[in-house]
Amino acid sequence: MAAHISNAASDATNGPQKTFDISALPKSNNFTRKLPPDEEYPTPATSHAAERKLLGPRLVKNAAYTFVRPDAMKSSELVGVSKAALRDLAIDPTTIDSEDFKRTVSGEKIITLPDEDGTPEDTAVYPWAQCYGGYQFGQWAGQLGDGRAISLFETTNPSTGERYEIQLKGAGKTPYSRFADGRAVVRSSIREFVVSEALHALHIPTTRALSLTLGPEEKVRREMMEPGAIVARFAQSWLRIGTFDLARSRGDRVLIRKLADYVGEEVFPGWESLPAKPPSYDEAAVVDLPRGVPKDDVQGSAENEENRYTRLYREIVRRNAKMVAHWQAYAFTNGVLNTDNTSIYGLSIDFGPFAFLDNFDPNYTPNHDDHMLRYCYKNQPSIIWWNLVRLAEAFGELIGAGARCDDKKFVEDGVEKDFVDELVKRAENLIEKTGEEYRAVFMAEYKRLMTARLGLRQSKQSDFDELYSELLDTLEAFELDFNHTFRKLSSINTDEIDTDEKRKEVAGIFFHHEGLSKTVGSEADARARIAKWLEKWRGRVLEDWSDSANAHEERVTAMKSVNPNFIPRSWILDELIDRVEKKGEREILDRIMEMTLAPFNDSWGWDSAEEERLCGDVPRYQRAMQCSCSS
Ligand SMILES: Nc1ncnc2c1ncn2[C@@H]1O[C@H](COP(=O)(O)OP(=O)(O)OP(=O)(O)O)[C@@H](O)[C@H]1O
Repeated sequence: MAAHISNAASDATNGPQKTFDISALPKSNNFTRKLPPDEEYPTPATSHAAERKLLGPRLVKNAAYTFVRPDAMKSSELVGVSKAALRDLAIDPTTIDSEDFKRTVSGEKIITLPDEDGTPEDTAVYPWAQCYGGYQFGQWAGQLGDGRAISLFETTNPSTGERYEIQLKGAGKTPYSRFADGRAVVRSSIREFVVSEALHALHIPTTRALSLTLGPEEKVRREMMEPGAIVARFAQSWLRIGTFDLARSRGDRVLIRKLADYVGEEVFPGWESLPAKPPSYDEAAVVDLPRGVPKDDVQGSAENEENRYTRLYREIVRRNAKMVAHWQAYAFTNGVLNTDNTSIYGLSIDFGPFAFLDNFDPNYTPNHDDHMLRYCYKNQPSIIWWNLVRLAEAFGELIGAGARCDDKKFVEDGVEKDFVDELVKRAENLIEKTGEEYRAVFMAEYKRLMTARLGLRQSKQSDFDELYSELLDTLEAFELDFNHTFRKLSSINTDEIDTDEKRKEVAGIFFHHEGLSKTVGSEADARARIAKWLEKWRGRVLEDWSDSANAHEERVTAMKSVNPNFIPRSWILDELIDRVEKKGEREILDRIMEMTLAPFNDSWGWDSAEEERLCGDVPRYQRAMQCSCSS
């Protein structure tokens, strides 16, 4: 069957670019070449020969990865490809029905076998699984690692210069599988395929998904036997905070430094790309920091002395602050924010029991097993910071070393006794300051996004309480839908809400189709409160757009470009899974992906009744769903 390919456009790299067959993509192997391999099987050749033996659970020390090839499924069917992903990777869309493409994304074919074609080790591209650990629900969980994900190769899109690591999830066992099977089931794979591309289309930093391949003959044991699936996914980096946690838990300062150097030199575009020391920690001061500080420069003095590792840590922190600000502004909940699910590059990563909020409820978690609500919506910014403090513990010695970070003695022998107090004091001080920076970057980004979502052009100090907080409190109090509210607000004409009566009338558009729930108060109260809020909002819109001749049209266009019409909510994903997995439908996946990749459209030229249903009110008993993810 021909693979379905979405026709929707994405914002990424529009215009003509050179494209390739997947096997002809320009490839590199920086990760495996520059980081230490599993000492027991240090080359592709040794690992390939020993492949079966290395699969049992074991501890892998002083290493960032193990060479291991995917284990293909018994049979496979390519059912989905993201066109936005093809473009970003520079893969020729006309080649996706080729055996070459299908066999590569299903793990049947690996692109270079050094022991078969004689490629020298230093240029060999051979698949690998990463070694990492993690704090799970606040507890140290020890070594985890890619138990079912195998990276194939790195590729750089020649038009954008962006380098990605392509990886298969569900592609069989690795030395990190512990006692599990290395497989992924269809339902979790559909969810990851769709949401990765959804977040990207919403401009939320995320790992991506290229394709979805089903393995109908696979028998994967979960609560029941289920078929398997493989998602081909890609990211600028798959390194996680857990990668550093594991090295730190073993006191492996050599590996921590190698990993940090790799991130500074390879993951980010060089040490000079990192942010200079902020002049202060006000929101305005931290937003656009100069870059270009030479690698060995140290800024500040005494306990404020910032070396390149401090700048590196701050860059990781800043990226994560921006990412979580996007989650809060679009009401996305990850559901399992362990440190092995927190990205060094600041990407949304690991899609288990995630969800977009339906009604606004700050305590909502999509994770059925998270009884303490550790990872609920409102806790996400503080949990990401908690995770970043774990990273700070791994980075502490490098941060605290200040100008002495390259001293031979420090590098080779560790911290000398008479330097300990100074180092600790400096590290503690800089980490605390970075906490302030995290908060300021988060707030500035959140305000930027909310300002745009509300159709305003400038953020005013008073907007936070009067517009954002009051809106969120109102949505929570009357159990109203978060994302629908913004889309509906987009089209309101300020001329049509110029009296209290009219505002009360319009307020009804924010209610669910069945009206208000009996427990939340009277309809009159709800209309009065929303009307009051609309009055303030109208005032701010008029203020911000006063110099525009076509204020209404321009504002509607601006608001619709940031307030999605379509979001793959839990009920939609459940229906999609049922139709693809149980009913054997295929076209629906393509349709949903078209909507996913162009979420701000008014329509997609499909069946208008279906589009309306999928963009409309969430069916009453399918709101705020939860999963417990055996995936
Ligand atoms: N079926 C499985 N087989 C082998 N290892 C697994 C399996 N399921 C989970 N793991 C491993 O357990 C750990 C935690 O799992 P989690 O569900 O958070 O990650 P994941 O979804 O498998 O991976 P990723 O974070 O790469 O998306 C990871 O190390 C993961 O590789």
